[in-house]
Amino acid sequence: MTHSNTVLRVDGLTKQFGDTTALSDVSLSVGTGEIVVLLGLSGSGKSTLLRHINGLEEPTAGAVEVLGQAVPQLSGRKLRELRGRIGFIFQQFELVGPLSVLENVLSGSLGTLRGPRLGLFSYPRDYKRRALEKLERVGLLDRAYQRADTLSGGQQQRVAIARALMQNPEVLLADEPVASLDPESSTQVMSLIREIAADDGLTVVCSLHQVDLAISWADRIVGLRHGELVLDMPAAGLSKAEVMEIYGRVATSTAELSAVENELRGARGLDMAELVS
Ligand SMILES: Nc1ncnc2c1ncn2[C@@H]1O[C@H](COP(=O)(O)OP(=O)(O)OP(=O)(O)O)[C@@H](O)[C@H]1O
Repeated sequence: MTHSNTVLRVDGLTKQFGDTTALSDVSLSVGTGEIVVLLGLSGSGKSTLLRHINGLEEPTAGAVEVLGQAVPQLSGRKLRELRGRIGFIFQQFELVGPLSVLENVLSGSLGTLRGPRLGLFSYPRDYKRRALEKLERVGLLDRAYQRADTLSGGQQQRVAIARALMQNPEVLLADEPVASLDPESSTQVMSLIREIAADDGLTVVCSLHQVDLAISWADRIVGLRHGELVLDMPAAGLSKAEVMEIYGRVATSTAELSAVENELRGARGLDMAELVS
């Protein structure tokens, strides 16, 4: 699918790590403001795809274009500038635990400031004001001066979101942002990302492995399996059974089938045998 307002385009992307094919001929185009979930079992290539989008990996073959720029061709200042327009949220939050929440948020602006910063006093006043605004936006203004590692997992992820927002990103990438959180915090964090994306017109590409969450949250679901794109559909109207049917059809190993089966168990009580027969 190509959009007139394409923000990112991946064409024939292949990534080989030694003998492992992490991505195989993946093509994808995402338009402004789209909320896309990369869905796939562990090892399907989700992180590798996200890492190509902000230039952390070099393709073995194929093209990656983000905000009109060919990412693999960029280096130095031009790559840093592009990364400044792309926020990244990680599964493990990646905060500096002993530092205050506010300093962690401020560190999101380091790309636009010269020289290292040590302590709150080293940041310009307007940066601090903006960081406090971002914290208010994620509902954690009252935690600004607390050590980051004293917060709950869900709160830490909200701090990481505020830190990403300091860049005023146009694209937000999130790699399994709720994989370490309990269901209630997961819902809060995912709702917050959607709300912010809608307010700011952000384009979001987020990897998840939970099918239910992906369907209820995304505009569009892109399914990866063993590095291959096996599904690319609007999330509206898509049922878990349909998604799992696609995975079931392509699942080859017993381990993979049982991972698919585990996903299904509990949610709708579906029987895997029904899906793959
Ligand atoms: N730096 C690397 N060196 C070697 N192999 C790698 C490297 N990065 C990823 N891989 C391999 O590429 C494949 C895809 O990994 P990737 O991390 O992209 O999957 P994923 O879908 O994000 O999985 P998970 O949800 O477990 O993080 C896996 O087989 C993985 O072991």
